[in-house]
Amino acid sequence: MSAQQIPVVVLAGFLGAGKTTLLNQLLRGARGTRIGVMVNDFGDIGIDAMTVAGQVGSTVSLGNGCLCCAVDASELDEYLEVLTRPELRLDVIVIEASGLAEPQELVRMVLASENRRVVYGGLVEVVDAAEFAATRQRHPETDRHLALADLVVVNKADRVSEDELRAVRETVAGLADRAAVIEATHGRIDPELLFDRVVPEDEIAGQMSIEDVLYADEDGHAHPHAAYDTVSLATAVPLHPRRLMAFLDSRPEGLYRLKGFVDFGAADPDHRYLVHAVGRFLRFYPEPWPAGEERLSQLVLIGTGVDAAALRKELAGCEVDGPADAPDEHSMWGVLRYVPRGDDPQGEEPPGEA
Ligand SMILES: Nc1nc2c(ncn2[C@@H]2O[C@H](COP(=O)(O)OP(=O)(O)OP(=O)(O)O)[C@@H](O)[C@H]2O)c(=O)[nH]1
Repeated sequence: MSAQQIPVVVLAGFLGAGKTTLLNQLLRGARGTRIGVMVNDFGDIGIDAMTVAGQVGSTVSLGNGCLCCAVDASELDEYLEVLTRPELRLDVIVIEASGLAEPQELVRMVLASENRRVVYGGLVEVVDAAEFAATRQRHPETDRHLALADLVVVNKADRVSEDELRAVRETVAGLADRAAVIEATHGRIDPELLFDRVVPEDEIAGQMSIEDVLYADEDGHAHPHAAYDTVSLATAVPLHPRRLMAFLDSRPEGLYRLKGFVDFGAADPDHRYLVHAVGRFLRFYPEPWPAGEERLSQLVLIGTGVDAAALRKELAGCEVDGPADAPDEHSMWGVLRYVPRGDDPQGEEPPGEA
């Protein structure tokens, strides 16, 4: 995504699953990341969390109205218009869907947004591990919601036995189409799963910030245990557009996010391609190579239950293998399908996307 684009994450789940708890957790752990939220009920967002996250107060209060009643996409755009004002410098926007909302409506509205400063950041479904079976019985639409999710958080892991938790996870994985599935207690997930966290200087230096100390777990760990895998690639060898597209088209289940820059070498020597994928959503954003910049492809892949070694091998297989393998501009077709057009900021929706 280009530097100005702010990911918009839709947070959904049935009543009491733990959406607000998760959101509060994100706000507490924000440390430098500026999060804008749209909620149904302002009162649910703890004031302490707001203070820690800083300067989001005015944006949260926007959510006083029930956003999920806003079936008209133009209303969402009005909220987004305010939240994307450059002076707010937000890094991510989270929309908490009301417990009874149809999440696909919100996802569609985000995808249809004419706001060029936002990009779809994924649908996160929170489920209550202890109530999962009962919820499915009461709300058969749960299965449909899970099938649309990009990331499923199986929350309240503390309320069930290990065997029960495994059973819920397996059922969820079966229902969710390709989504990454993670377990959580009190909504504690690593923010890195949802967006690029802005890492403050002191953290880079390996020191604990005040928030680290305040919000450390009982065992002193400030961060949730990394329940996901990260695979990085940095190579000076250009990637072949056809092979990269073949890889992306068949990206494995559980691969939740992918971001970075790609050098397609001779296929387009003038541009590097920013790539942003979340769940099934995929976009490329070409931009001229900055003068003097080393021609590197740099990718970071984040997911759960993925085979990191296999991913690395597949990515290595995308590298151009000598002059005979060099791509030309025709090889770019597959990539260009995912470049948003000027008149359509979010781009064409390839089949299968929400
Ligand atoms: N034991 C336990 N309780 C949790 C956990 N996560 C959330 N809760 C509790 O579950 C209740 C519901 O959590 P919320 O975060 O308000 O759930 P929600 O999905 O936002 O609920 P609605 O806004 O009503 O849709 C609260 O009392 C939380 O404290 C968890 O992991 N374990």
